[in-house]
Amino acid sequence: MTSIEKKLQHKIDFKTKPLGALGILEKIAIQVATIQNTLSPSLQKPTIIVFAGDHGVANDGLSAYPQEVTYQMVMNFLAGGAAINVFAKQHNITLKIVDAGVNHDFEPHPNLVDAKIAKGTQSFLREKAMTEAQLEACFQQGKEIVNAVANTGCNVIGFGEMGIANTSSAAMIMSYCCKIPIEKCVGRGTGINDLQLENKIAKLKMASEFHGTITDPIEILRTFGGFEITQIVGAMLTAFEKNMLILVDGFIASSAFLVAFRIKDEIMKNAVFCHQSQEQGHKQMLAFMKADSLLQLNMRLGEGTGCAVAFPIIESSINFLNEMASFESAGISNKE
Ligand SMILES: O=C(O)c1ccc[n+]([C@@H]2O[C@H](COP(=O)([O-])O)[C@@H](O)[C@H]2O)c1
Ligand SMILES: Cc1cc2nc[nH]c2cc1C
Repeated sequence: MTSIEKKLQHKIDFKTKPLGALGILEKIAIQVATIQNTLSPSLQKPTIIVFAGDHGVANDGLSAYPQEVTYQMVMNFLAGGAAINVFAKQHNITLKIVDAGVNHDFEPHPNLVDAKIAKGTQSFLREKAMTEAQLEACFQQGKEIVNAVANTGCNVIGFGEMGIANTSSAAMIMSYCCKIPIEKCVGRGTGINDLQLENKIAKLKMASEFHGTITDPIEILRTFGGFEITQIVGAMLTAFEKNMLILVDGFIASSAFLVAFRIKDEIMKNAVFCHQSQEQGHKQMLAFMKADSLLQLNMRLGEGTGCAVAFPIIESSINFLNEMASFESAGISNKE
């Protein structure tokens, strides 16, 4: 234990509660306070950024929904009608939408960041999803977007995504980064049936055979990633440099974190895994990183919704640390 962790443990242990009685909330309080190197941490300007991008593989029958749902959902985010809008509003979280590479021309909108790399990636069933220049551009965009958010005073940032077929990208990234056979990484995504799942597994197995061994995490990302996933990797690495608390959402956002973790493993110190998605594969991906998730609500939506619903729990952790009385201040007898 570092000296700040010892001081925090001491502060927590003298709160008016049985030792350890706030469980995981105590762990989160220590994590956030240690990141901020203070006994009185705070959550400033919480922000969720939803990165949207289209995928070349969307036209290969890997999703239950057609590609145009990506841009239609971006319009929904901008109109305030999506689940993430509702939850972000409920918890006073600022929401930003990023066009990382959607196959649509959007009109300028005050809540839409134009970071479009191209109108979708190439299909990794036949070639690398993106060029080196596109990958670099994604990292640059992710960095600039987070720097701008950091300049607003934000110190807690969640990452969400939207992109039809991106569970296929995430499954490939997981399989390559964790060296786990692809069939254990593939799930039903938006809700494909048994036959579609068989087809998804067969196609992704073929992709593994086509591309062969790749070990460098950045090359894995370039081969299988989406523009939204890749921008999230750059964004998470920058959020770590800025010493922000990083809220990780479901399966796809976690696959971006996995790449960031392979690039810089200290990033784990700043991460909270908000929920375990229902997408098969997420549980094992989290286990690979030795990460525990805060919630398990059988959600599989993406958009950063897991970050938004977990946020009040993180707030409770900070509030008990800052506001609860101690045995001494409340005049309550401590245990013998
Ligand atoms: O966050 C998750 O764990 C999650 C699990 C399954 C599906 N999704 C969302 O559904 C879309 C991808 O599913 P699919 O079937 O098109 O690959 C994409 O827009 C994601 O945000 C998200
Ligand atoms: C409707 C819809 C909303 C979503 N939000 C994130 N992924 C999604 C996928 C679909 C299909």
